[in-house]
Amino acid sequence: MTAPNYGQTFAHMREGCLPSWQAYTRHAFVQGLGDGTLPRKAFLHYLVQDYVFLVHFSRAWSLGVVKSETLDEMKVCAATVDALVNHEMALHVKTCAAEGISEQQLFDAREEVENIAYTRYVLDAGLQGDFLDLMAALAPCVFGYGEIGLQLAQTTNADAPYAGWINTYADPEYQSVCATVGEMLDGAVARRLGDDPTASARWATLQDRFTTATDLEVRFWDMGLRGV
Ligand SMILES: Cc1ncc(CO)c(N)n1
Repeated sequence: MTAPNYGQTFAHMREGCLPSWQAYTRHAFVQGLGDGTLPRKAFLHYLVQDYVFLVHFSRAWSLGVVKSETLDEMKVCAATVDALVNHEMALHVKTCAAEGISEQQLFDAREEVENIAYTRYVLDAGLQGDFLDLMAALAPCVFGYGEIGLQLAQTTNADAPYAGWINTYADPEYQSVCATVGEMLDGAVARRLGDDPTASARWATLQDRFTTATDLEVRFWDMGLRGV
């Protein structure tokens, strides 16, 4: 599918690593979610790991509050932490509860190495660099699931096995998080890199962070499939 409109920065970075981006958004795990052929066991394995992922991912967005330079950046980061811990994670808790997995079990789940690699990479990008380094590493996660959600919703009906998951990301609530983050990111980039950001000396490093995070998303899906 064509790229959803989550701003210029996303459009450039997505284009800058298209093979990786497609490996992420068209992964076998994603296809299986869409057509319902993904084994339940693989889905639950993924979902438990994803709960732990979101705990650390929320810490990384919280670091965004720390690294913000404007109140607008701070507001968007704080709102994203809220969306993650109070909304997105509810999907994980509810789906797992129906399978007899408690919230405590989710919180205590042992992290797979792919999970550790991804979230700690993002946190380190933010600790080592500035706000843009952190955002470039966070972006594939937010926008990728937005794109996947929209893509799968086009062909899935309400009683499909993974409709609940798909709707969480196709939902206007999640889509508006993507749009808000995209707009804030464009502003943050313009503020620091000027009107022609791809010509900036920093662009290659930022693209590299985006590409690495995208590749780590691919590994995360691979890890999910290993749970079969
Ligand atoms: C691995 C991963 N990437 C992105 C998202 C979207 O928040 C998620 N829940 N999990």
